Amino acid sequence: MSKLVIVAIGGNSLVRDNGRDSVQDQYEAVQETAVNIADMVQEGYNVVVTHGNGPQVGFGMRRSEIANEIAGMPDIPLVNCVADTQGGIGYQIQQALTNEFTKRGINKKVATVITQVEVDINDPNFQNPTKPVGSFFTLEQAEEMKKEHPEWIFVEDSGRGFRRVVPSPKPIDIVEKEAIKSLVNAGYVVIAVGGGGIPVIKTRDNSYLGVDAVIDKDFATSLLAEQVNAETLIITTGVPRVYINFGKPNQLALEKITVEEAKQYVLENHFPPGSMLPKIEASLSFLENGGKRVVITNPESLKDAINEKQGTHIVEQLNEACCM
Ligand SMILES: Nc1ncnc2c1ncn2[C@@H]1O[C@H](COP(=O)(O)OP(=O)(O)O)[C@@H](O)[C@H]1O
Ligand SMILES: NC(=O)OP(=O)(O)O
Repeated sequence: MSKLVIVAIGGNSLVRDNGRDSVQDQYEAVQETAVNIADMVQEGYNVVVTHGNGPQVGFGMRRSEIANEIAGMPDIPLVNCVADTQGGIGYQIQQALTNEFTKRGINKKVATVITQVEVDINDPNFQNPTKPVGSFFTLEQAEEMKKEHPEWIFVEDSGRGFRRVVPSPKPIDIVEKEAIKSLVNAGYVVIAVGGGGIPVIKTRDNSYLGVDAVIDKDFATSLLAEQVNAETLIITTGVPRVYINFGKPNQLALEKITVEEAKQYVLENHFPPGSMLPKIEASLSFLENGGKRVVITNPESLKDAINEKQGTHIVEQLNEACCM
């Protein structure tokens, strides 16, 4: 299928910076992103949408813990928190896109696929939690919480504060890939691998079993992009472009870089794990496995990014023809 673009929406980009983090705030952020995706559809692109859940799955985990501490309610396992966010955010994106298409008279159907993603139980990432989830805390708040919950692990997240981390194994297969492909080929705008997918392992008797982890949605998106033969991967996040020396006085925005340049910047540690590094690694994997182009930008810049007026573009060679 020509002009197939996969758009990954960052979980943090759906959280408003107003301290409320309400469901309604999130829906308004989703609606704004839906307008930008509808612009792309109107320009003739076939679109697959994926999304993160880092903040939301952490909120869900915390709600479960508090309900358990205060009211003795049974804990919700992390894998179910992931499934809940996949359904909840998928519902919002599906509704916002459907409404936007109806408003504009675009004849496109939207479907969200509850997606399980297989991981390896021997993946070393299970022993070394790296995926930041939930709210941001000050160092003092994090130290205070650690006194009560010594098992919690916090990391500093890109100058934005401290967050709890959970295991994040690498995705190895998308269980529902054939269903996703069928819907894409039937002309649907498909929402899939939400929150990186619901992590499952295959047991000896070939059954699937959920495991407690949060898969990085950038890696899951890159795997899905390869499996549906997408030409272009667009990762939307909280910044319009990727920077070197991010957050420092000599910070520099990257407009268009090659795979080789991106690899060099990785070696020079310009991209922190748990935030920008997985986006770059997922981009490189996509480009090295048949993808043509990657764009990293914020949701509001999607339209400009398609026309190379905004965003960081990663390509195999710098002389790649402009635009998608
Ligand atoms: N080199 C960099 N260039 C741009 N942003 C960076 C860089 N390093 C860290 N960041 C931070 O990483 C964030 C993206 O990671 P994150 O918020 O975890 O992603 P997501 O949008 O998928 O939830 C950006 O919004 C920015 O704050
Ligand atoms: N699962 C995941 O990677 O979520 P974020 O993109 O929100 O971090």
